[in-house]
Formats: sequence, structure tokens, C-alpha cells
Amino acid sequence: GWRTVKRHPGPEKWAESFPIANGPRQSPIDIVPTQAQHDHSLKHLKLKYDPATAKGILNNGHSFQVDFVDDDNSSTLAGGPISGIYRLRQFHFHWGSSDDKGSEHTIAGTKFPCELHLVHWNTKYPNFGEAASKPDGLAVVGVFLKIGSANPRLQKVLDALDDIRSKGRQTTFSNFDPKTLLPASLDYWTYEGSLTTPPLLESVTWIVLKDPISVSPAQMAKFRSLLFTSEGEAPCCMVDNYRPPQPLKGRKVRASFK
Ligand SMILES: Cc1c(Cl)c([N+](=O)[O-])nn1CC(=O)Nc1ccc(S(N)(=O)=O)cc1
Ligand SMILES: [Zn+2]
Repeated sequence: GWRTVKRHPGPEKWAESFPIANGPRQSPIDIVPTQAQHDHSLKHLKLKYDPATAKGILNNGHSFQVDFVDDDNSSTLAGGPISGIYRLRQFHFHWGSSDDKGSEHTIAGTKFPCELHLVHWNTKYPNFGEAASKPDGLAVVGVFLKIGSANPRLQKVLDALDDIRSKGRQTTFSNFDPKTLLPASLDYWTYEGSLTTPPLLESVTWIVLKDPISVSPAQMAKFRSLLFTSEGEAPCCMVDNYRPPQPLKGRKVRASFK
């Protein structure tokens, strides 16, 4: 068959430059609900987001992210499996070239078309960069998106994508409360893992919500209208920017619910 020009090395090649790719606490994983342990000592999630902290939206060449001002505790995560206060830094998504794949975490082998990540850092460290290298430095809330009716809460984010089609493009993005992107139930699974793209740092407490939010096929097409490539380069659609599940290596997955 015809050869596809491999742009950046995909997940299969990451171990060459980042040996931690084969480490003991890599993400994502396949979550098997029947094997998760209900831990009644897990607290409920406390999310406090100030819409005024939304700053901008950026196409970083492997996804797009909405960045937040994180120089005070206006937008934070606490409770759940974590101790102390973690500040919201950014949120971003991973998605597929078709609706049968795209999420990073899977549930008993089931893939979702898209997955949202809300990235927070532990305020016991001075900044995100320091926190990112500590085993308890980061906490990422993962939310699955499932094909259904159009989700009006996504629309403001999707409408901004026209201005950041190519890698390196960014624009202001203000007055947005990411809490509006969460499902009604905050039931979650939690486990100790890593960043899912290089540098794959093993510094993430993962908090994956059980319930998905909806996204319509037309809205998924909007995600797929982004480009991995910069202006002037041969355009390459930004799709399949997800890492497949990694070995559990003895880790326990806990559930906040029965
Ligand atoms: C590693 C790092 C540092 Cl340190 C800084 N910094 O500004 O100091 N920025 N980045 C980049 C970053 O955040 N990557 C990242 C990768 C995967 C995920 S995911 N999918 O949620 O696991 C979240 C984030
Ligand atoms: Zn992510």
C-alpha cells in the first residue's frame, strides 16, 4: 500500500527518546470497573473555577488547549484522592479520525470518540514546571465525550477553533467556566499515572469521571478541522492524537462510588 509520511514519531517510538514510556506508572490505562476497588475514604471532588481566569486558546501542534491564569487560587481542585490544593493550568482534548476511537482511557476496552483533560498542579510547589517533576505534582480530571445530541457547553470552545486552525496559532479566550463541561455526577475512578504525551512524566494523580458528556457528530467534525501543521506546511488534519492504554503494572484503580 501507499506509504504514509510519518510526521512526528507516534507513541510506538516514544521510548527511544523517553525511556520512561516503559515506566511503572504510565498513562492512559484501560479501566475495568469490576476490578476497581470502592474506597469509601475517598472524598468528593471540590472544583472551584473562576471564569475570569480563562486566558487564551492555543493550537500547540498536538492538541489545542485553553490556558488559565494560575498565579492565585481562583480556580482550584481539592478533595477527591488528593491532599491540599491544586490550581487549574489548562484543559485540552484528545480525539479520533472517526467516532469509534479517540479517547485515551478506555472502560473495559470501550473507546470514546473524545476525552477532555483538565490539568491542575499542586500548590505545595512554586509553579507548574516544578510540580510536573514530582510524584504528587499534578492532578488531571478526565471526562469522556460520547456521541449524542450537540453539547451547547462545548460551542464557545469549538467556535474559537476557526482562529487557531494551524500549529502555533493562539487567540484570547475569556470568561469561560470549565465546570460547565462536567457531567452531572462527579463519581470517578482514580489511579497514579503520568502525562500521556512526552515528556510522559510520572507525576499525575488521574481522576477519571464515570459519566460522559455529549458531543454531536458535527461538533466532532469541528475538532477534526484543526491541523497538526503550521501555516505554509502541507496541511495534516489533527486527528488520532491519543496514546493507547498502557500496562497497569500492578497499580490499583479505586472507585469513589459503589
Ligand atoms: C511538561 C510541561 C512542563 Cl514542565 C510545562 N511547563 O510549562 O512548565 N509545560 N509542559 C507541557 C505539558 O504540560 N504537557 C502535558 C502533556 C500531557 C498532558 S495529559 N494528556 O493531560 O496527560 C498534560 C500536559
Ligand atoms: Zn491530555
